[in-house]
Amino acid sequence: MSTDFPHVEAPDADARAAARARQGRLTKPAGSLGRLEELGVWVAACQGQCPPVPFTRPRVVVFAGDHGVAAHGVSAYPSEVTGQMVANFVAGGAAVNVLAGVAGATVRVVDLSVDSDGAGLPPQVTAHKVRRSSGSIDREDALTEDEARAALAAGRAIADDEVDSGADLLVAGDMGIGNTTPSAVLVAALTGAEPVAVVGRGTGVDDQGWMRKAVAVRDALRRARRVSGDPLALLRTTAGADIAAMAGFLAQAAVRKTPVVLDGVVSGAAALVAEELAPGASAWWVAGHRSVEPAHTLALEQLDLEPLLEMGFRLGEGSGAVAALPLVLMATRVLAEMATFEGAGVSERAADGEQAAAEATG
Ligand SMILES: Cc1cc2ncn([C@H]3O[C@H](COP(=O)(O)O)[C@@H](O)[C@H]3O)c2cc1C
Ligand SMILES: O=C(O)c1cccnc1
Repeated sequence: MSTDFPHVEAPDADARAAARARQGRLTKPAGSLGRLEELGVWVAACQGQCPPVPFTRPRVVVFAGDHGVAAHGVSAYPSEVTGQMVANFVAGGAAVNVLAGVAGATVRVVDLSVDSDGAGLPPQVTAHKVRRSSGSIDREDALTEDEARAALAAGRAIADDEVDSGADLLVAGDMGIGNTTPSAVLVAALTGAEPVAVVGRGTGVDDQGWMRKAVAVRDALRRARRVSGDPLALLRTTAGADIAAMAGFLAQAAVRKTPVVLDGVVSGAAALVAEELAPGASAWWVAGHRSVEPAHTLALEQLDLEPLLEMGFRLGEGSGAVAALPLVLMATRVLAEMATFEGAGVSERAADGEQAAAEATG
């Protein structure tokens, strides 16, 4: 099944080299800001300029959808929470709204497949709705082929819309009771891991819930493995409209050369699929945090991404990515605003030998 993503260009190598060199000229011992330095270099490469310019419009898009598999006891919470939380995002009361407010980002929520009629929601929230809930992936396909294509296209259109409206840094968040189950299946299908290695406790299922989830993941994975070489078929069989849209969004952000901070296991699973859809896209992503969910670590390893934070988050919504956002903003401004040794008249590192000579003479 063709999905025709255009070629993803790599972030700019010249800007990357210039940023590395500039880090060495700023008024600090070389390498002393640790990973913040490499993060700033990545930003410069993504922006194609050194020094990079501070971000002006970081944007979080929360992809909401229900999952039929939630009816089989794989979550600690009932499906109706998804729609209730969509209203909460719109009202500004969810965790990610508060975190984004602190980090200087704005939040948009999009209903791809919430099991509600969307009554009372602003029309832009439901404009991309594909269906009500997705199929129960342990026994049926999540989506039809047309729905999978529509969801993927919706994610791409949302990324285009955000970039065209001035977003210069993107975060993909998730809201959907049961969504850690398809996420675990996608990660297992694309990394070769066994069900027990990918099943976590999500919202906090007890041991019996964990067993039910492991059985659902095992059954869904049997169907996923048959199509694991075909990313669109994988989204159709064992993802859902919300995750399919997120995959399209992450791939299109890379096509549009816009950096992304990834969140937890749901965005990690969508990212694995997006990298299959648009090879090279992962160069435009940084991992905000490491979620408690075991499948997330497997996804990050496969994507070769080292998370910035490890805070024990297991929420989703984009919360872990937004928590890491201040580090990305700081890394950018360090490169943009710190003085150089030359500019500030600060003496540089002594040449090798001079140090020893200075010590010897006291
Ligand atoms: C009130 C509430 C707010 C949330 N915000 C994100 N999630 C997260 O938890 C769910 C995934 O976990 P599981 O697969 O165990 O259902 C998703 O809705 C995810 O976005 C929430 C869950 C709840 C209950
Ligand atoms: O890792 C995540 O993003 C996550 C974990 C638990 C529940 N919802 C999301």
